[in-house]
Amino acid sequence: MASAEASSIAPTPLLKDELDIVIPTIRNLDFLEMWRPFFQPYHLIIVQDGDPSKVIKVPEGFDYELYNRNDINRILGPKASCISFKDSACRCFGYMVSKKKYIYTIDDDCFVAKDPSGKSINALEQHIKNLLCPSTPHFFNTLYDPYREGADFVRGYPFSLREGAKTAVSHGLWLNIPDYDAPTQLVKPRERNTRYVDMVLTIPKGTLFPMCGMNLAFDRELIGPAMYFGLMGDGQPIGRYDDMWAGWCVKVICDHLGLGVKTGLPYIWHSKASNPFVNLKKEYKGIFWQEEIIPFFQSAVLPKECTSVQQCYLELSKQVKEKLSKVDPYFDKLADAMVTWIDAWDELNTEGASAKLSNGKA
Ligand SMILES: O=c1ccn([C@@H]2O[C@H](COP(=O)(O)OP(=O)(O)O[C@H]3O[C@@H](CO)[C@H](O)[C@H]3O)[C@@H](O)[C@H]2O)c(=O)[nH]1
Ligand SMILES: [Mn+2]
Repeated sequence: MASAEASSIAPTPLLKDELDIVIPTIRNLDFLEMWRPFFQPYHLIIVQDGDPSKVIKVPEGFDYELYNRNDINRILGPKASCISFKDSACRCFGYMVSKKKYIYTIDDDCFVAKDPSGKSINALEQHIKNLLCPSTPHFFNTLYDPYREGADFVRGYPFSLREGAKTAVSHGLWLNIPDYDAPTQLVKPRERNTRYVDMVLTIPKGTLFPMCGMNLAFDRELIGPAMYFGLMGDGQPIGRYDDMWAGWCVKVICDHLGLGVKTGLPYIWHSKASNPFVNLKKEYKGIFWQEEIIPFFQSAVLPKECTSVQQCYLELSKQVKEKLSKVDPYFDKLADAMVTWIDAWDELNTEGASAKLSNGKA
């Protein structure tokens, strides 16, 4: 009896009480129906962007907290100035208010994809596996992920490095609508990503990458304070560089602290192509600024005295102010916002800070 009973008890989902799912939305949350089998056991943090008087309906049966702009302003006061408005960058407020060790963030136009065998992909489960398993940023393994079933370290891989590094970030990909910039979208409006590559790769130390916030998970305790998605959207000269900015800061800090960043599986199905002309307007300045931003991050050096993410991040903000303000006064403002972000993060994440977090929970 016991064995039959035991087999009928569903296994507890991995990290059920240690992971929050953060969703930025200016639309609706109907997409959650498709994710219900995978997401329902987890707590959701919904960051409602745009008009706070609009009522966002959360499908029945989900455990959630919801924050709109009024909540953000009430909770952060003047520090709310660092949280973008009318841009998906607002999602980082969800990272700040979470109390969990792990975060998964997904856009509301991303759906469950199928692998080549036709099986639905539990993207969350794959991200958790990626995060719980070490990375190999210090020496490239030519059989890719050595910790994966059926693979290992190849000959010549130093045994002293086989323990790997802690994984801070798991960057997932997208079938159907790829995360192209506006110029690429304009010249290839019908291009769809149909390629499912069965791989998880650690991004080598010293290499930057374009981090997309659409299907992203990270260890909040290892790297959370660096996951600031910048000043974007309303009132800002740039948009759609929120996740990119965060990814460049995160990678420099992960390299400095010896943490790993992985990209590859899992895939989600990205359904909506945002308007390329609107995107071009948002991205326009970023497309030429990044030719100066990338060399800045490639040459950024953090002092060995910087041993915490906050210290690294504040040092980076100082260097942004010193070296990028000449590109545009925006970076002076962004550097200040980076400091405000850390102040707000530390204020909300010290003992007894949760009192301020009464929210729109159902
Ligand atoms: O003003 C806004 C616009 C959107 N959102 C929410 O953010 C995500 C992404 O929105 P959308 O799918 O319209 O945009 P994409 O171009 O596909 O997004 C990708 O580009 C990056 C732009 O920064 C973004 O990180 C990628 O995901 C949805 O959930 C919208 O509801 C918003 O909150 N406010
Ligand atoms: Mn989208």
